[in-house]
Amino acid sequence: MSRSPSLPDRPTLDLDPEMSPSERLAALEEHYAKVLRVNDQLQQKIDAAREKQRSLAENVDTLERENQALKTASLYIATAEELTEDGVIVRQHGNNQEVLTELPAGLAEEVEAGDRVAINDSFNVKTTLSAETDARAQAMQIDGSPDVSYDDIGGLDEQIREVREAVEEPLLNAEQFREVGIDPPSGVLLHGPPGTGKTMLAKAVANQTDATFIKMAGSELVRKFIGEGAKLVRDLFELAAEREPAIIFIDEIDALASKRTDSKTSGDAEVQRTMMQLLSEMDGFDDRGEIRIIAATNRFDMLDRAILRPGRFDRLIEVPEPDAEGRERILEIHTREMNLADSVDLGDIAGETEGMTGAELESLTTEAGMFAIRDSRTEVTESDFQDAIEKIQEAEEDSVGTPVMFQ
Ligand SMILES: Nc1ncnc2c1ncn2[C@@H]1O[C@H](COP(=O)(O)OP(=O)(O)OP(=O)(O)O)[C@@H](O)[C@H]1O
Repeated sequence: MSRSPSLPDRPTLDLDPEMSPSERLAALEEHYAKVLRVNDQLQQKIDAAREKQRSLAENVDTLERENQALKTASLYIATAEELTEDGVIVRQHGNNQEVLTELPAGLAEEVEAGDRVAINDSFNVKTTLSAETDARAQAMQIDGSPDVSYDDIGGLDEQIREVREAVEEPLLNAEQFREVGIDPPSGVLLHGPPGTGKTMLAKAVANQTDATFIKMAGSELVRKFIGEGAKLVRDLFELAAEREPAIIFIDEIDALASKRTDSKTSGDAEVQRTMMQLLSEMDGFDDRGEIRIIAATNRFDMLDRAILRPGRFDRLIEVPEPDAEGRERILEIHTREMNLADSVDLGDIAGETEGMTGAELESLTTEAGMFAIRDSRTEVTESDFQDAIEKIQEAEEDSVGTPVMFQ
C-alpha cells in the first residue's frame, strides 16, 4: 500500500557490525531523535484531524438545530436586549413584550446583546437570525448600479432637468457649490400619482452619478418592522456612508410623515420616532459626504408640512400623469423592442389613453403583445392595441366600480 505523501517518512536504522560501541550509541541516539520528531509530526496531524472533526460535528449540530427550528411551527422575531447571569432579556417585535429566558446550551455563546433572534410561543430562543434574514437587509433594497437612464423616461423632461440640478449637480460638482457659497438642496421630494416614474427618476440619477441606489419603503418601515423604524433609519444612513456616493430613496414617505388626526393610535408614537430620526439624520447633513436623499409620495395632501421646511425636503418636484405628448414618448420607449406593424400609430394611441400613467402604458404595450401571441402572430397590430385598451379599461371598471376617464 502506498503511503500518503503528506505523512512523514519512517526513520530507518542502519547499524554496521563494524561500528564501535560508541559509534553505535551515537547512531542509536540520532535514530531516537528522528523517531521523536516523526512522532511529534504525527501527533500534530492527529490533533488537526480531531479539530476538523470537532468543527464538522459542530456544523452538523448547527444544521440540525436550524433544520429543527425550520420544522417547528412559526417563530416570533425578537431582539436580545441584555445578557444577564439568569439568562437573556428578549423583546418581542410587534408587541414589545420583554421577557427573561434562558438560552439553550448551543446558543449560549452565539447570542450577543442587540442580535435578532427567533423565539417560540414559550419565549424559548430557537435560533439567531443570519444576515440574510436581518431586517436591515430586508428593509433596504440596494442596487449598486441601476440600469435606468434618462432616455428610458418619457414625458418628464422638466422633472429630469430639476432632479439633475438638485441631485446630480451637487454630487458631480460639489466644489462649484462650495465656491459659489451655497448649500445644495437637502432633500428632494417627488410627488404625484402612482406609476408615473418617480422611482425611475431616482434610479436614473443614481445611474448617471455612479451612485449606489438604496431604497427604503416608508410603508414597510411602519407595517413590517414595527419597533425597529428608528434603528433602520440610522442603519440606512450608515449604509449610505459606507457606500457613498449614494442616493437614498425613501418611497411612500407619507407613511412616516402624514398629518395625524388621531394621535392616540398605538403605532403613532413609533412612527413619529422614526420620522424624528430621519429628520435628525438630515439635519446632520452638512458634514455628510456624497449622499443625496430623494423621497416620493402619492399622497402629497396628507404630508405633515414640518418635513417640507428648509433644510429638510425643501425641493418639491411634481411628477404628474403624462400629457398626450408624454404618453406617446412613453409608448415609444416601451415598444422599442417590439415588432410593430406599420398600421400602429403611437400618436393615436396616446390620444386614446388619457389618464393612463407610465406604468399603465407599459402594461398596455405588454397586453397588446399578448393579443398578437394569442393569435399566433409575431407582429403587433393596431387592433391588438385597441383590444388591450379595452381590456385595461374593463379591468379598471371592475376594480373601481365606476368607468374610468379614457376616451
Ligand atoms: N415616465 C415614464 N416613462 C417610461 N416608463 C414609465 C414612466 N413612468 C412609469 N413607467 C413605467 O412604470 C414602471 C413603474 O414606474 P415607477 O416605479 O417609476 O413609478 P412610481 O411613480 O415610482 O410609482 P409608485 O408611486 O407606485 O412607486 C416603470 O418601471 C416603467 O416601466
